[in-house]
Amino acid sequence: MNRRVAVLGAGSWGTALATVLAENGCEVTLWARRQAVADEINRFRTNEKYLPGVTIPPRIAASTSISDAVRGKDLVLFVVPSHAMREIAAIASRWIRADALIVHATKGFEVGTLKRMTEVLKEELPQELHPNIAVLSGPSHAEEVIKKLPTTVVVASERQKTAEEVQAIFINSYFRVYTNPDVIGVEVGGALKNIIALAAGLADGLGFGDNSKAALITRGLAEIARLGLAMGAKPITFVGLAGVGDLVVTCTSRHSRNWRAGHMLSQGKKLEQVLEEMGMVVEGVKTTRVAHALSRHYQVEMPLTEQLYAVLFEGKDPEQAVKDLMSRGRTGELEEIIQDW
Ligand SMILES: NC(=O)C1=CN([C@@H]2O[C@H](COP(=O)(O)OP(=O)(O)OC[C@H]3O[C@@H](n4cnc5c(N)ncnc54)[C@H](O)[C@@H]3O)[C@@H](O)[C@H]2O)C=CC1
Ligand SMILES: O=C(CO)COP(=O)(O)O
Repeated sequence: MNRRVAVLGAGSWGTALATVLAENGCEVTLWARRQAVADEINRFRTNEKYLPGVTIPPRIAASTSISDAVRGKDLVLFVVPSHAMREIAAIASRWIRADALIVHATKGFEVGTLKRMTEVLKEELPQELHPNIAVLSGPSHAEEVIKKLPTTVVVASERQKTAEEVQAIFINSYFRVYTNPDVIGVEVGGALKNIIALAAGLADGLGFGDNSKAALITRGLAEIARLGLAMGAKPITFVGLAGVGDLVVTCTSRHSRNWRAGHMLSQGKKLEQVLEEMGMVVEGVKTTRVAHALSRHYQVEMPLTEQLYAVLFEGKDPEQAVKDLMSRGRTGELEEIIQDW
């Protein structure tokens, strides 16, 4: 195919997606924030901090220059943490080709503005690029994608042609890409599942069982869908890869940073210590803040988010949070959706 691609963000996910693209025949420039990471990739073909034990293909060249990375490229993929998206998009915007495809694979919202990542991208990129924007999401741990273990993801864009073009560039025999028109649903599902994954790690660490895990996943999905609906998402998206799919993988996988962070919290460690020890992005912490604010803004009940917020930021005992969740007033399971009873 021989497309020229820029991948902005040389963490685990950026490196894994750059590898998929390189194996699909793309010439990839991988932007790393730190010179040492770029040098390691170019000299030794490794990225030990973020994706240990992996050999990075020769078609990937690392650079610390955003302008060199994006200039003239057919596709620009943003895989920076959510807190860095606006800054990196603003810089990249000066050099991105006017007809380039723009994809992001970041799972989070912007703290403060409560905006989704495509909203941030639209604010930072010129109008003519807006129809070319897409989000790639779904159950996909970098550690498994890099081993070519069968993985399914979804790409959503407001314009069908954009989603299909992105699908064609990323899809291969182990990385199956589906299209979806619901950008809001895909972004909300991808971001909010991290809150539930943190709670699942906490629950597992505290010795709660499989019933509790299933309850977290299912009731987590209910509150994700409730907020998503209020924000304009299509409900059916949440039974797809960006909803159920990603919830299942992050709540059950030891690869999940969010699950691991929750598990460490269950051992009595303080949040700051957990984040320090992780040394990698744990999007669920900031997303809990944002979702807590969004639930108030849209007046949507989000009991799991509410309790996790209290545990993370108000020092609430997690065992008490579980007791409070279980002793809430009686409600119907799907009363917002099934109304004709
Ligand atoms: N790791 C995975 O398997 C998956 C991750 N994601 C999402 O991808 C995004 C990136 O995550 P990972 O690659 O896992 O993170 P990571 O922790 O492996 O790497 C983070 C990268 O972001 C860079 N970075 C940190 N702060 C920055 C800043 N202020 N400006 C620019 N760059 C900065 C770091 O240098 C590093 O290269 C997150 O939103 C995550 O939720 C999505 C799907 C899978
Ligand atoms: O989104 C992911 C897998 O789909 C990665 O999850 P973590 O950020 O919890 O590792």
